[in-house]
Amino acid sequence: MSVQASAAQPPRIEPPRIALVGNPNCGKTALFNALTGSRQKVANYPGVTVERKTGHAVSPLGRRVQVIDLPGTYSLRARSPDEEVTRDVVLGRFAHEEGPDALVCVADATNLRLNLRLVIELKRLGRPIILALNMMDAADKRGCRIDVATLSAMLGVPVVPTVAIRSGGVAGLLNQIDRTVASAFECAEPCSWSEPSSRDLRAYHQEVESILARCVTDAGLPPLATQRVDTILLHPVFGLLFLFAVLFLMFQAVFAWAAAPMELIDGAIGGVKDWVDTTLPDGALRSLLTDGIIAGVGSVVIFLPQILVLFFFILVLEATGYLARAAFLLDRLMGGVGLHGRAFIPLLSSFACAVPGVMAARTIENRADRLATIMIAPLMTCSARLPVYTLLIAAFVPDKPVLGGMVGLPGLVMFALYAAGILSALSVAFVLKRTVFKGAREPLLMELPAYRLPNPRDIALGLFERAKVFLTRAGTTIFALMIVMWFLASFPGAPADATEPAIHYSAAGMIGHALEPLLAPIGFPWQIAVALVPGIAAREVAVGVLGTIYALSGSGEALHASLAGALAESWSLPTALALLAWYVFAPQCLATLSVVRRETNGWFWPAVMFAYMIALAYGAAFVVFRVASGLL
Ligand SMILES: Nc1nc2c(ncn2[C@@H]2O[C@H](COP(=O)(O)OP(=O)(O)OP(=O)(O)O)[C@@H](O)[C@H]2O)c(=O)[nH]1
Ligand SMILES: [Mg+2]
Repeated sequence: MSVQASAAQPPRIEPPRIALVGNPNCGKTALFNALTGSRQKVANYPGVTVERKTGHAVSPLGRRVQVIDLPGTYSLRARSPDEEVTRDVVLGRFAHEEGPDALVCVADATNLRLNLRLVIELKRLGRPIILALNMMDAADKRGCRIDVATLSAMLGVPVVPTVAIRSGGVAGLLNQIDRTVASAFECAEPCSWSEPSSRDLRAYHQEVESILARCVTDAGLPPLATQRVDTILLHPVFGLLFLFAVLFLMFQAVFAWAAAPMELIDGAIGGVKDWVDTTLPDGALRSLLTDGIIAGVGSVVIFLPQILVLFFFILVLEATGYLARAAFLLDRLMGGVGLHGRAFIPLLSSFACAVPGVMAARTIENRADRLATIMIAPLMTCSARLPVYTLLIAAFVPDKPVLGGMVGLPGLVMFALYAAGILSALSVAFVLKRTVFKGAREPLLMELPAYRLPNPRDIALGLFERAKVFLTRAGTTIFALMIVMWFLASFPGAPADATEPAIHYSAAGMIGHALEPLLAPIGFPWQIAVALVPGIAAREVAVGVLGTIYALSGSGEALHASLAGALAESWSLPTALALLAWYVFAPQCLATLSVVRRETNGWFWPAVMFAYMIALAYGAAFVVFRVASGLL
């Protein structure tokens, strides 16, 4: 290109773009957050980031730079959908997007061998590269010495040590970004890339070995403490016992730790309700506020402490590095039903919510294995089912100690409900892998992360984000649905010669009565029928609707304790058990269906999912209702 031609080009307005590329779990997202002030999810296992995320950083010279965070990969020879995202962004093949102007290769300084191989592969692209040697704190602690100047000279790229999790730990990288982007625009042609041959790979390997020999003393064995802990935690017997103990403790804590704050919230909501009751005159507005909004939204908000306790456990497990080990421990079990070992993390994420769980399945290479994982992810008990479970347990399960006083009966029932979800997921996988998704099972290959102490700030931020999501949902979707439900449940009003509560004659009552024959075989009264329909939008809405319905039916205060009381009075035990069985399989929410549509590129699989889950829910509720009615 001649000098004149380039001078004639209009100056580029948009900021330079740099992409963070590196092996899984080397700290790319932690760096991204440090550079851009974002709060993307950071956790100590491979495959946390499965999408491309962007943010902006401002360099020390005041230059605005767009930063792109990417899923981890070992090579551009992408094998799984998350790796394809990285390949496409780096090569400028991502829809409507040019390739980045420069690459920041992020490498875990304690584990350079695999990381450097990717750097050498990326160098072939001809794009400006900076190598960020991240986790330098951990490398120092392990006594691993890296000669940064020689490394930079041998690779022919600038190398900067970073500690993404320490304040000021990315200052050197920002300075280098300034220097690199100043010259980066000159080579913005599309990259040419072809898959490295096995000969290329051998050459890369040799190059890495000679670099390591010259630049690194102690290429880094896993630290001794990690090895010692792993002899117990990865033990086929003790390891499994430990895993079950952790899960058991988690369910017990969801009840025990959350009890006091739940009472506080209950009291506060009751106080607001009393205030409205005494301040406003009796009438439609007061009913809308107390029976519709306060009873409806309040009966959902009260579960915030339980959700936070559950997330506390998940966040701590994710941060320590234990999750990847649990995946290894359960690999045999998962293999037994034909599931890929990599399905463990998506399934575990689904305990929080099926949406990130379904997305995490992107790390599975094989399409059949990925689809099988996606199809069973919503069977894992997501946190939106907690309110339903807890409400019914509070209403029907006495709080008495069992197993010699070690645990409470409610905690045990909760554990059993979660176990039922897991067992049904495994059974469905077993059937799917022998019918629709046949195929050989691939072995689980996953690097085990080093154990790390959870960073209290990360855990606090994670909980804060969770609380925000939960309360926003309560304040928007659930709030709006409750207003609609209140209108449906209040109008038309009761006729003059009414013998039943007014709600019986309302639109909601009519809908409920219309659906009643369909649900009578499984023991559901019309009130449940009314709650199940909006419950598809978001499962916990069903609890809110029951709150409103029973408040309008005039059976008391309708806050948590009294809603449970109202249910205990109006429903038989077989009905309650059938509803619990229904919710183990409950048709998944709209958010899950739409993410499955996106991940599978069509409506076919979400339709199959909806149909099979509703059939299972109906079947399970039917069996439970009949058996319980016969026995009790
Ligand atoms: N000690 C130490 N830990 C770090 C550093 N950077 C990141 N970590 C930790 O390393 C783990 C992985 O960090 P992430 O940022 O999620 O890694 P990632 O490369 O984005 O991982 P994927 O998205 O799974 O590819 C987390 O537990 C971080 O807290 C660092 O500089 N020092
Ligand atoms: Mg990440």
